[in-house]
Amino acid sequence: MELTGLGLDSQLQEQASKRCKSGLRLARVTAVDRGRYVVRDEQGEVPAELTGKFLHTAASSVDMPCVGDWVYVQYRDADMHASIHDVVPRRSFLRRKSPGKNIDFQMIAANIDVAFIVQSCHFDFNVRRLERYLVMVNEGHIEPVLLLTKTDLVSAVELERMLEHIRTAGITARIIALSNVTGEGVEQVKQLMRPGKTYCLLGSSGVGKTTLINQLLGRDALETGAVSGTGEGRHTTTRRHLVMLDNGALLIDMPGMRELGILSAGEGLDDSFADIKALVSQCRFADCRHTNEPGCAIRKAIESGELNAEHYQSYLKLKAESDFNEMSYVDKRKKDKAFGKYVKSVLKGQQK
Ligand SMILES: Nc1nc2c(ncn2[C@@H]2O[C@H](COP(=O)(O)OP(=O)(O)OP(=O)(O)O)[C@@H](O)[C@H]2O)c(=O)[nH]1
Ligand SMILES: [Zn+2]
Repeated sequence: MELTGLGLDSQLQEQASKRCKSGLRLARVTAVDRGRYVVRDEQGEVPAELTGKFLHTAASSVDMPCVGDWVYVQYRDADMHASIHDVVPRRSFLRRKSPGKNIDFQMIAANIDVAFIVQSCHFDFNVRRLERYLVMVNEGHIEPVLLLTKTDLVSAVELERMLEHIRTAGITARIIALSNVTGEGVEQVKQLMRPGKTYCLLGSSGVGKTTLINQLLGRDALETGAVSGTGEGRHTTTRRHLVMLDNGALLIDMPGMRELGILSAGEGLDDSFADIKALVSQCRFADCRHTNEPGCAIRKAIESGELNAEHYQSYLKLKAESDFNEMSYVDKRKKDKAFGKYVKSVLKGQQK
């Protein structure tokens, strides 16, 4: 198999050819487990670890390899093991805020082409949550596709209303409605998945992700098994997180990645709320707060019904959250009184 089958594009290949002259080879990270890695190239998968030099130069956890990363490796022990020397810059990424009080990011996966954002028509449906996922996916330069599952549990009219609701909110991503029970729409998802492209599924618990993945993997689900490797007296067993479907499409699925908590940068926010951004640029005053300034395009649009008030509210909420993350990103001034106050007020606003 060529590396393109593992998702390597021509640009990356060219960039890599220089480095590879110095004895390093390219491989893709398929599993990560507490500092132990599994990498895959056209020959297959082997356990790998980071070189000491890499560990010393890595500035933060974000620089550490994650599933989906392309890495420069050196094979040893007759190609049974690999040392990871460097990470190739990521084309796209999924990240989330680290748990706990510290404002820090955790890389979840890299080089994903399409994220399926999954919601159930039945109980889970929530446009605001959809927007959160969209922000995160846009920010990571990943293309979103929405999957509405369990269509067998709602009427055609109800489904239509949900689709309408999504469009009214200004969301333009492709939507596939499906049922894992009747099979409706599942083929559409399969058709969309291309060989050598990388996908992932995001969404709350119970919406049907596992059921869908099993259908996508088909009966030949061997790829989901564990990789085992022995070396220097130790035995490692790591569950694969990046698997290849029968048709050659790549799927990243790992514990904890499906439900993403909080969002981050403003860039992704703007992509998801392009309509609001356009309106803001039409306000008479550049620093318009859209409260009672004359010539405010936002207020006018809400009054005329052109802009959905709910959509605007969710934008404000997400923006406050996002500003908060951006701010903490740069700063170590948590002791600063004003900053502490700001954090408190934002956190309070979030709980509403
Ligand atoms: N009626 C109906 N039930 C479904 C459908 N898809 C999944 N289910 C059921 O919904 C339940 C949850 O499905 P899962 O596939 O486990 O959901 P999940 O998103 O993987 O949830 P986690 O494993 O908790 O992340 C199971 O009982 C499935 O049988 C569907 O399209 N229609
Ligand atoms: Zn305004």
